[in-house]
Amino acid sequence: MSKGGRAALARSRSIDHQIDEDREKKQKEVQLLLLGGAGSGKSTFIKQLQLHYGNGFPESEREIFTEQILKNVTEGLVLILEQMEILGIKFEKEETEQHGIELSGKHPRVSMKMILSKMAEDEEAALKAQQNRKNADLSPTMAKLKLSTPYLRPNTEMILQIWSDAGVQCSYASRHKFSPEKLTHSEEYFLESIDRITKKNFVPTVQDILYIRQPTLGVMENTFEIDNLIYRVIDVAGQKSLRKKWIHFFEAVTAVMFFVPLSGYDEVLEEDTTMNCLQDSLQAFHEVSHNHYLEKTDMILFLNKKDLFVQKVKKLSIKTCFPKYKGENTPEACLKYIKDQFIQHKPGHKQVYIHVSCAVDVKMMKDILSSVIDIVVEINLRRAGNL
Ligand SMILES: Nc1nc2c(ncn2[C@@H]2O[C@H](COP(=O)(O)OP(=O)(O)OP(=O)(O)O)[C@@H](O)[C@H]2O)c(=O)[nH]1
Ligand SMILES: [Mg+2]
Repeated sequence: MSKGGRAALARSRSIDHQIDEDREKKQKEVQLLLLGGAGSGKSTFIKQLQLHYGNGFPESEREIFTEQILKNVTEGLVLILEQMEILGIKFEKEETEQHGIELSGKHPRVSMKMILSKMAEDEEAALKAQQNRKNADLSPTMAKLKLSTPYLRPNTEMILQIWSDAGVQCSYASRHKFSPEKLTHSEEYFLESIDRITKKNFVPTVQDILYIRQPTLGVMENTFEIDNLIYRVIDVAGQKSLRKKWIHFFEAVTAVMFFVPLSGYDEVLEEDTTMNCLQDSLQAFHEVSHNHYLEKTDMILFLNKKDLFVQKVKKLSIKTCFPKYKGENTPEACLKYIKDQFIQHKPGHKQVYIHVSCAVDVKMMKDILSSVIDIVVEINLRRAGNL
């Protein structure tokens, strides 16, 4: 063989070697991107991964969640106090009114609008500092963005006294009349567990941890190793104004997991009260599934919050969201219709796997996660084969 021929052969072997290495690397690592509107269940899904495939939530490490739980309780209580005034409900005891004023003064409800405007300021400053960096460097910067409001532990004695006031209980019983803001299901869960939560030696249960509501504001990346495969799972913020950041993660993604809050069919977005939650999900799903960067990326769709959806459908038709719906008012019929709506919004060629889920249900999620992992492994093998 001539000298030139040998060099060409060596070059070709080196390219083959590089391809093998790339394929091997790709086969060993997958990147999952969690998308969906605010409160649709993305971060709760990560907690389930942590529970079933991470180190779980050992009791010794659960205390850090107490702060978030007390925050959810206080936020719920302050809303009840605010609405009490609007609904003209009187306190049973005069001293409770004073406690209420103190609690609301020390722990005002921070609206999403305020959080977002503070974030926009922080982000502008961070981006300015990063002006000369490449796009790829943006994600760690965003992950570091944090609100700098210090946490103040609420007085649990005071919380208990307020909660036990007959007037406050009357306001809580009238919570379906609250407007414009409503108590979240999680706030109700924690308020009803208030005696347990305010005990000195309280340790959050796994169920408590799953019920915590803490909006994601930046980008969180979690890594899990399952059956020798590394899963990099990226959890982003679902608020409308923060969705423009989603695209930064589209390129390297193995599969997109898209979360939909089924029970949002009669709700509006917190950040845009003219927009129905489920319609917004459909629109966002349409945009993501048609995005050209994701043309060849499979999607796993989670029609989540099934528990709340089933309860709601019994009382309220999905016609609030889909005026053309003529089917029966049963969870099964309504679910089928909603599923079809999503299928109609995806490009014909795209593979979309669908799961109807309840992200706070440990047992259900164990089975769902296991089948999701099977799907991801299959997608990964297919993609690696196409390198
Ligand atoms: N009942 C019920 N609650 C759920 C379910 N999934 C999530 N939640 C609760 O809904 C709230 C919001 O869930 P998150 O996982 O924080 O939502 P997210 O998609 O991460 O929201 P952002 O970070 O704002 O984008 C939390 O309090 C969860 O406990 C579900 O299937 N059923
Ligand atoms: Mg989140």
